[in-house]
Amino acid sequence: MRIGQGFDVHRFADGGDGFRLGGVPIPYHRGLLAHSDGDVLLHAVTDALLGGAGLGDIGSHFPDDDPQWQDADSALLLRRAVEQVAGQGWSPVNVDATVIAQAPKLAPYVAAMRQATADALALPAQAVNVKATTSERLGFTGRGEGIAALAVILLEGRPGAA
Ligand SMILES: Nc1ccn([C@@H]2O[C@H](COP(=O)(O)O)[C@@H](O)[C@H]2O)c(=O)n1
Ligand SMILES: C[C@@]1(CO)OP(=O)(O)OP(=O)(O)OC[C@H]1O
Repeated sequence: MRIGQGFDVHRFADGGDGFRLGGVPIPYHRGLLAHSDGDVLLHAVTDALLGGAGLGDIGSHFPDDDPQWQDADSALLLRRAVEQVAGQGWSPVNVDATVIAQAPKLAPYVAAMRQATADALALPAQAVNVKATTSERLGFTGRGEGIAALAVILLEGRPGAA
């Protein structure tokens, strides 16, 4: 068994019509700035997955100066990371993730985020838990400057077994 953890932040744009989180479109009056689709939750999960397998981080696999990943679907990046981790003999068991956002209210989207994140990991939805919290108006998330996400993942398998 191995454990991995991931953390990511993306800054809000001045305008826009929403953003993606956990593979789900979230309507809002602002988007998130990023090279890819800016899915901060899937980026944290991808980093946790790669970290648990000892495979570095999302930026080393999908550089943010590579036009190939411009506006990329982060679910695709996560699926690619699952393949790379499987190549080392590891597969995900469960994920627990927290999104830190003062707004918008995310509770209505949590079930869909769970399902979409689980789909990208080839796991049942019950193996993925997504939580949302504000930071009580403190710090950059509390001021509404951006969104942060944290994730931990458990991996099972044997290194070099695949
Ligand atoms: N963007 C968010 C933040 C929080 N929630 C939900 O509200 C609950 C209370 O949040 P606190 O930060 O006051 O602890 C939290 O447990 C979430 O269920 C949300 O939906 N969207
Ligand atoms: C996903 C990648 C690649 O498009 O870009 P961003 O969307 O900017 O995301 P970030 O979490 O800053 O870094 C990983 C990048 O390599």
